[in-house]
Amino acid sequence: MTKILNVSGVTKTYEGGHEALKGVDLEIDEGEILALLGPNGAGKTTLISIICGIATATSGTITVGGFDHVKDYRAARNLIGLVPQEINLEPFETVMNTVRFSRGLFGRPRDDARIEEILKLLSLHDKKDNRIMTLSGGMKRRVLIAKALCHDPQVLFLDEPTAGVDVELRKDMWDIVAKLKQTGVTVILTTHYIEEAEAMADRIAVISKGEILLVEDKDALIKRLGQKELLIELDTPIDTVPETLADYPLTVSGEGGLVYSYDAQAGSTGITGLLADLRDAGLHMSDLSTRQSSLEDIFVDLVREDAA
Ligand SMILES: Nc1ncnc2c1ncn2[C@@H]1O[C@H](COP(=O)(O)OP(=O)(O)OP(=O)(O)O)[C@@H](O)[C@H]1O
Repeated sequence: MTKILNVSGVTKTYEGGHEALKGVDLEIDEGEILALLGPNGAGKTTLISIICGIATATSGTITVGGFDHVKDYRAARNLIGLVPQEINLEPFETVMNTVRFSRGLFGRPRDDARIEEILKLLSLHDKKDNRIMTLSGGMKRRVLIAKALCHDPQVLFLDEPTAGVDVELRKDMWDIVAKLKQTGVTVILTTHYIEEAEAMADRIAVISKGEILLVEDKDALIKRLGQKELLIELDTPIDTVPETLADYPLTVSGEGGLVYSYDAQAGSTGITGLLADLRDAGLHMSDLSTRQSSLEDIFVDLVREDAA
């Protein structure tokens, strides 16, 4: 698949010495949706700002659609749309004028028909003559997206698209991103909502303290999500797994019970056989419970390990 964006060895040290990015490598396929997931201060906004030419990298290279983002700045920047975190709109201006102005800033000729198409895609068309100040928070966010799309970029960056918005608006945003994908736009969104990454992304990149810890296909992560543990408490605690149960993926828990790991999505979990073999081994259960590792657990573990 064609790579629309290549980030290679990008570092950023702010004045004062803070190393916000420590050698980031990232390749983005054309048409995919990548969620850049990371805790506060991980470097998400810094990375996006550098790719979009708002901040400069200390070292490293970036190409957008094959254009170097420094040497061929204009060509690279033309391929990018950025939806910032903050709502920075002129309250007295109409929706149409706001978007028209942004298109002009990219040196694109006036094309109201194209803008109207974008407004329709974002369910904003009936508001085109409304002043910004009359719009709800969710509509203002959509205007920001319209502004970012008005020069027909191939890559759209959404920086924390749903920070501080309610659940309904968040779902709205997810629908919009799905629609954008259908139009062939590559979307890179930053978020610290794990469920958001889960809902929207094809791939998930986890960033912490300026380093990419993982870039993985979402479905592969969901498979990991399928890993479950069965916790078996025993009447009489044990120290080691009995020989007769050695073929099962079992460990002894801190309380002297057993922990059985299995794939919840597999056709057969093996639990029925295990329970029969436990009885044959003379072990008596006092309680059973299950635990599922979530994407959140994976994320928290990754970030914790990184902090260690
Ligand atoms: N202009 C600046 N000067 C010095 N340090 C900065 C500057 N901008 C950001 N930083 C620091 O760089 C680190 C990364 O910040 P960044 O805003 O990229 O993180 P983030 O992942 O986007 O976090 P958030 O989710 O809070 O927006 C933080 O420690 C931040 O304090």
